[in-house]
Amino acid sequence: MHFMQALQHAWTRNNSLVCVGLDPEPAKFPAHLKGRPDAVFEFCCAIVDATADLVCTYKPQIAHFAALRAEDALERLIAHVHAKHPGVPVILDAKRGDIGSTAQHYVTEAFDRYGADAVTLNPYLGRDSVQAFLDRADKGVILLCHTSNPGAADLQDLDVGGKPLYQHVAQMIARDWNTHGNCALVTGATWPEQLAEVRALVGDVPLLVPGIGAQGGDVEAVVRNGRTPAGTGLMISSSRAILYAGNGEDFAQAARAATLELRDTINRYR
Ligand SMILES: O=C(O)c1cc(=O)[nH]c(=O)n1[C@@H]1O[C@H](COP(=O)(O)O)[C@@H](O)[C@H]1O
Repeated sequence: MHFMQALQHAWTRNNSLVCVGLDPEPAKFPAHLKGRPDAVFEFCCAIVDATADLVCTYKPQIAHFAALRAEDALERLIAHVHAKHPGVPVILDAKRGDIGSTAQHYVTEAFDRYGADAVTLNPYLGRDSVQAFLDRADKGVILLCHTSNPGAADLQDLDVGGKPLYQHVAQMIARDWNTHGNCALVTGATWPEQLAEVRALVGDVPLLVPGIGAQGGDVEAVVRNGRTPAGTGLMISSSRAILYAGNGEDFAQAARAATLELRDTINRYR
């Protein structure tokens, strides 16, 4: 199934705009998992199995696996989501971007090696750097627009002919790059006014919104500023606040409770 269709179905089926970010940090794992040879995979699978009916997407962050030499666990984790929880799409958070000939290898990495349904990309190298991804009409292409970090304004807010760069990027992607309807944009929860500006510019294009939870973004402002008229259009992502909600043997149940609370808080403002 195409990423955008799967996302629409998951929004409805699970009545959820929550994206759980899978950012394993073994130092924060519960004691009974520490030191186990396949701890990264076991930890992430337990989180997935405890939350799959409460989310619209999962978003594993590739550096968290690569730094641990756990790419194999990432491959198996994505296969696990597809096998056990079909219909919940997986976004590979890789933030790739390179010249076209190299980008083709990143396409193979994300979609053939890892089997992801969507990938995050940096669009600031220009259209040719993401064209090979755009051509995959069945896959989601999620492009950084206004990121959640404090330094986002250093470059993304620069004036380019009467408007900030991130607005130009949002318009260009929604108007010119989204010919297959497979684009989404990243807009950080920590910048709610910019989120509203982006929503006003891009119609119903989905927005991936990290920055709530550990980074302190306000859920109400995100939903009110970012939802579409249908009350969807958002993948509101949280990693640490869910993954490490508990650190005992019941960590997965603690993650479930945190996910449920976030889903219900979001739904109050939709
Ligand atoms: O593309 C992303 O997912 C992303 C974009 C952005 O602007 N800010 C941002 O925090 N992220 C990612 O979202 C996750 C946020 O994690 P938490 O702050 O723990 O919820 C991390 O994996 C980041 O790499």
